[in-house]
Amino acid sequence: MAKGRTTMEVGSDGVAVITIENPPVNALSADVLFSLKENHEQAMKRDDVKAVVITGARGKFSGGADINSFGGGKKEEEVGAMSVYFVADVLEGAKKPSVAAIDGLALGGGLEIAMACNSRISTSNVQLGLPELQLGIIPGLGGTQRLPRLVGLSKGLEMMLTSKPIKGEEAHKLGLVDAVVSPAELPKIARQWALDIVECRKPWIKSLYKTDKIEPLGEAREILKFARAQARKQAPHLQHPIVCIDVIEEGIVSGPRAGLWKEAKASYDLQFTDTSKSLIHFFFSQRATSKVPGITDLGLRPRKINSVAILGGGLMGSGIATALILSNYRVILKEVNENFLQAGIDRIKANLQSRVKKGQMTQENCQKTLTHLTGVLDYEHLKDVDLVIEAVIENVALKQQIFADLEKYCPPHCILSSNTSTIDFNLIGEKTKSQDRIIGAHFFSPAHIMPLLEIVRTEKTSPQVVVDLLDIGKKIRKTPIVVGNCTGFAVNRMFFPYTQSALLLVDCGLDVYQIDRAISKFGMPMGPFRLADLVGFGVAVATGAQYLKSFPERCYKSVLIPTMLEDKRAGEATRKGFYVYDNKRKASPDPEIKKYIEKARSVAGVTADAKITNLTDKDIVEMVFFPVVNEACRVLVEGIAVKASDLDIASIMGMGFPSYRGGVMFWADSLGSKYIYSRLDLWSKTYGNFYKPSTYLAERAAKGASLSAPLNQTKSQSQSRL
Ligand SMILES: C[C@H](O)CC(=O)SCCNC(=O)CCNC(=O)[C@H](O)C(C)(C)COP(=O)(O)OP(=O)(O)OC[C@H]1O[C@@H](n2cnc3c(N)ncnc32)[C@H](O)[C@@H]1OP(=O)(O)O
Repeated sequence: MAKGRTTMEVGSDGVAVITIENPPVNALSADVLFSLKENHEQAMKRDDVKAVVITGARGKFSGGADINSFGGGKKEEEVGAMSVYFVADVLEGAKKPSVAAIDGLALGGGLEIAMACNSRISTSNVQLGLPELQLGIIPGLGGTQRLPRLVGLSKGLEMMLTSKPIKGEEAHKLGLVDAVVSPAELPKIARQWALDIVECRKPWIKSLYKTDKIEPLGEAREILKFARAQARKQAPHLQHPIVCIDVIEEGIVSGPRAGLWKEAKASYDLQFTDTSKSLIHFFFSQRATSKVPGITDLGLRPRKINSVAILGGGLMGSGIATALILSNYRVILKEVNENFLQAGIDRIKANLQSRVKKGQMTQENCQKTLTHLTGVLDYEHLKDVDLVIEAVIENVALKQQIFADLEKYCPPHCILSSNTSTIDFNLIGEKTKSQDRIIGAHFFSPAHIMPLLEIVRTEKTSPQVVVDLLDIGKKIRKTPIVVGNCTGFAVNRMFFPYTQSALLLVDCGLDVYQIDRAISKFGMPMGPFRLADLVGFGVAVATGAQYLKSFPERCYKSVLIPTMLEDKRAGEATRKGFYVYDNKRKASPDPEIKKYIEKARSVAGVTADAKITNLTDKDIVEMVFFPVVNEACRVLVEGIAVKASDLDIASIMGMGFPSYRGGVMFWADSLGSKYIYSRLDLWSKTYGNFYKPSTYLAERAAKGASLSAPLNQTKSQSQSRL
């Protein structure tokens, strides 16, 4: 069956309207492109057609090439045929003009087709962009050549390198679209525009050959040089941003046609890279998190949530409140006294002001957003709320009392959630009869910025409540993952061994800063010790204690952090942790930490292991991350995570694992379960149970099976490669 098509209707005015139809986002599958080519050919042949309008069905122009089809299909000799022979020669070079009528979105290949039309008319609330780089590839239908020629080199580079789309008005100012009109007027105005081109009342432009927006060669080279330096600094591990800049340069130096050919070849080759495969896995995994078997397949519709109460205006509560009011939810912030309440409201105001400062919102909008917030001191005000998110300190008795009170004061349909990162939900709800509406809403700090939301269900949480929370997560622009109830849920379960393995390596003789450097080089935003400083040692000790209580058999008990705490070194907040911090919070290594390390080693009774000081960066990465993989396997087999790709998302969005490695499980599978098992097994013999491979990992390794394959599918890796 064909995957998408285009339709063509010819009006009595002589305009052929070609509509892209491939729900949900009108992706440009091979079938769509073939059909577009055929219909365009027809339009060129027909005497009753004077001009063409290209548009998309159901208010969306096109979301770009069909990402499902990457990495296959095309033969090498066909590379460039679509871009050069169809898009440039046939569509842009046609004897009859074409106009793109753009509503909703024109992304990637969608915008590239639109840029090859002789004019573009869009609506205001449209997304226009070339986000290919976020998939590890570069534009492949002429985007690297046409975008800079329409909007200028600097802006074109910015749009491609950041993958960020722009809206109609900005696109109009930049020259990417020629007019911005209402959705209702779009078809009529686009038709008339096309006829005006025929009648020479509007210019007939081929954007590939525009030169007015491109700087003279010397200046252009300087801009490209700067862009290269920036790209190397921001993403030192990634090659494709540099390839994109090289391709743009080719067009400027040797002419746009040479640029098209270089682009076609590079975009074809990049599809097969590990980076692209990982980023595409990330793209689909992110969308798959909201598909939860046994929950989202029951036909339940999310209920409308009008008003949300947040209990506690501390760092987490105020961040959560900020995220909610930013998405226009009515929020009631409850605190225990006037001082705490005012402090909470001030934090929320500061969060919004920081957006104003960064130019992400206007002062007027900030004031309007604050009108969604009300501060209260007692439960009486919670009688109409649809959702409560408790974000008070981690104290079981206090939370039990709060939930009992909530049951009394809130309406019976109200969802009762907690932002706890460790406490068992069955315990929290023990004093209520409302277990079916109790759920975890675990945000990550800062809650208004971090993109992940862990939704924690117990065996008693009703599917409706999970569906409601998934919907809220999406509305506040978080990626929600649904997890089971246990100490640390998914993200913190994976974080514990990450920190612990780093501490074990230091106890055994490895340098703190060498570990941080190796882990940063691997692609984490910072190493485990810099992170411990940022989070604060108090939190590290408290969560470590929880982990020790729940999983004593596989805990590595280092006393390094408690030893430093005794000396009031508690991390960045005290300006001293593993690093020392200056007035601008710049971190520098501190030779003094040696004395704490020696003390911790003597308490632990370990002596530095000579072998360990010879570890390479690769060894360090493996010794830090394989225990994370091991724990992720346990989280999966215990049913805490629904599927392995959810753990990939949890690791990328909750831990900062590099997205271009696809997430912790995807990365592990790229190395193979056998290899990971053999390394852990070996280390467990020297360093103890902390490294002991889990049963799941051992089983998968014995079968040579991938770790991510669903639990009932354990075909061996060698078999599946056949
Ligand atoms: C040759 C060219 O240069 C190469 C290219 O064009 S590469 C592709 C460039 N385009 C992109 O990167 C756009 C990717 N898509 C997106 O950013 C977003 O999906 C969007 C802004 C289009 C829509 O967002 P939103 O409304 O939130 O819906 P979202 O849930 O993301 O997507 C809806 C569905 O469309 C699918 N989809 C979106 N874009 C797709 C694409 N380009 N190809 C295939 N499927 C796509 C999603 O996987 C999802 O499927 P599902 O319902 O089965 O999970």
